[in-house]
Amino acid sequence: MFSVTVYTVKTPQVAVLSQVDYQGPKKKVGLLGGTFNPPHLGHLVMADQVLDQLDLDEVLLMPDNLPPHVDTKETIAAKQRLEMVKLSVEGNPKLGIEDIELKRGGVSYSYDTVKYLKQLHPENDYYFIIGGDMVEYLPKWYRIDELVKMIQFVAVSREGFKRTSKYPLLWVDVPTIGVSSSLIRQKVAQGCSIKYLVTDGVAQYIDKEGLYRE
Ligand SMILES: Nc1ncnc2c1ncn2[C@@H]1O[C@H](COP(=O)(O)OP(=O)(O)OP(=O)(O)O)[C@@H](O)[C@H]1O
Ligand SMILES: O=C(O)c1ccc[n+]([C@@H]2O[C@H](COP(=O)([O-])O)[C@@H](O)[C@H]2O)c1
Repeated sequence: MFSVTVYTVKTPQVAVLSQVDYQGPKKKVGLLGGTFNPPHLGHLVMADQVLDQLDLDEVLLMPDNLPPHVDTKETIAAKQRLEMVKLSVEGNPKLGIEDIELKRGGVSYSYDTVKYLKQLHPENDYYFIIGGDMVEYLPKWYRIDELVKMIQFVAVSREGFKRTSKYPLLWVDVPTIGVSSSLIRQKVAQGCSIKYLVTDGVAQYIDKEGLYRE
């Protein structure tokens, strides 16, 4: 059983639980971290396919605050990315949002996030979902050797990227979707259609907010 949990925030980054003793059935929760600038059909298909193929209870899309790698993407306000993620998962009770990285602020190291979430939700078994293009960068992730022992990584095959890694990944085959956030930004900037590449709600939001126009 889950006895009383008291946690105190030690630093803004990491909370420390004084007591974790959960022995009940665990919920299988996928975490799909990303910048979601903007979220697109590729994200939704991968979330749904992993959910189904690994029989997860839910998948949470988790917008990062500042992505850790040096390649800083042209960014928009976190509030706008969050709003578009909300619009994307609307209507699917098995998809949700984890906004912990936005609340924490700063650089979104997955190690800090996973450590915190596991302490906060001992009733969950987490799966960290990444695209096949991310796999080759895993060795550069902050405290990756510890992180891979803390959470099961799930890699989704992505066209043009190797399916090998020195880390214990679960690979899930997903129909190849050649959509990326950069492609969406580029199409909007060129005045091209993004219909069916993002949800209708996201397309309307991009239009209403005037995002990605040159
Ligand atoms: N079409 C896709 N197929 C498989 N994985 C994807 C796809 N698009 C994104 N991903 C994965 O989803 C996660 C979040 O991606 P992110 O929000 O950075 O979107 P992106 O489309 O890769 O963005 P950008 O084009 O700006 O680099 C990453 O692990 C990424 O590899
Ligand atoms: O912790 C790290 O060192 C690390 C390095 C690169 C990426 N990540 C996480 O991987 C997820 C996808 O990243 P991105 O850049 O494709 O949006 C997102 O949740 C990032 O926080 C994490």
